[in-house]
Amino acid sequence: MAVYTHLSAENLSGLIAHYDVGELVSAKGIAEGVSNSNWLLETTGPDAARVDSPHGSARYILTMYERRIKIGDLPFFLGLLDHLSAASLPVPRTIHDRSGAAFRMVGNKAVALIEFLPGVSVDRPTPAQAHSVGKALAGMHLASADFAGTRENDLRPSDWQALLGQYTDSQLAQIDADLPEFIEAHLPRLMAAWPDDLPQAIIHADLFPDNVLMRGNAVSGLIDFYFACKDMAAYDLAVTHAAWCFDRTGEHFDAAVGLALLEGYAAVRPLSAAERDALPILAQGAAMRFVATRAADWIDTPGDALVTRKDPMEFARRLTFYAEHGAQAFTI
Ligand SMILES: Nc1ncnc2c1ncn2[C@@H]1O[C@H](COP(=O)(O)OP(=O)(O)OP(=O)(O)O)[C@@H](O)[C@H]1O
Ligand SMILES: N[C@@H](CCO)C(=O)O
Repeated sequence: MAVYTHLSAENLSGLIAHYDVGELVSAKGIAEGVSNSNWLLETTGPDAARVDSPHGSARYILTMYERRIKIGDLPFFLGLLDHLSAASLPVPRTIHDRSGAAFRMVGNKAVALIEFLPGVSVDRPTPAQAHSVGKALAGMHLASADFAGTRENDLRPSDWQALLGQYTDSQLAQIDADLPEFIEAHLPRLMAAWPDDLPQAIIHADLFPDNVLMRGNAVSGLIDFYFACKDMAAYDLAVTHAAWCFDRTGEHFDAAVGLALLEGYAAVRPLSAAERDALPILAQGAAMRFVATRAADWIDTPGDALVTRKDPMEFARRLTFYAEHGAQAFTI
């Protein structure tokens, strides 16, 4: 589920009237995603958009920012979409209202209208798809070099520690009996080994398959930039590797998908020796980041809530894999 706020047809038409996108034809709530409310809107469209549309209408995504996102960060997130789409990356551009604003307030919540991109998210990526994703990620890192905005990563190792530190061992053990010991065994070690001198870029930081739209083997959309921040480019590659190269449970690593992702990335942005050497640690850290946020969401979300909780242990297994086999997994 991901429509937390009801907007009537009148509310939506009134909102759309502030943009040069024609009149509202239809609006559908989008079920995917958990952070924000999203609608797929069809409008009669400005003339330019109508030409491209098979239906004679134009399509947009309307997002209402619900809980996690700070309004102060929106100029960064939305400015980044415009910067990357202007650099010809497959990133939705934002539609500005007639006053030139990239977002508007509806009551006390911010909303933004962004371009709809075609494509579907894949569940089981092939090597060819992973290769395209690697290239797109590297292209994003290069294109962000001249983006004026910046945002600190608020999910660095000390933040994982602070997040997990809010919970008692017995709360964590209710997720999985081994989780407290697992965190104790790995988190201090990762914090001590965490590099701080690798090349930085604006990173996506959450490029899971559900945040990539594909048409066949080609990437048609990179979406959901709401964790984007300035941090190590190789860390973003490690996050993407952890997200793309395993089955959902984290039990099975797909070496061919992993290799294709790395080769695709390096074809566009070659990795330095220091970055390559750091990848096993960065990937363990990436896995720990998702253990931490998933564990916090798990404890804070009632078991009978409509949102399906994501299992932290799927990423604990990935971390174990990287600790044991990271060197081989990142050899290309
Ligand atoms: N620009 C776009 N073009 C086409 N579809 C989109 C676009 N943006 C979002 N979507 C659709 O809306 C869904 C939810 O979007 P998104 O992942 O940004 O939501 P969210 O609530 O922020 O997600 P999450 O919970 O993963 O943070 C996506 O899975 C996709 O189906
Ligand atoms: N992609 C994340 C959710 C957003 O941080 C996960 O699967 O845990």
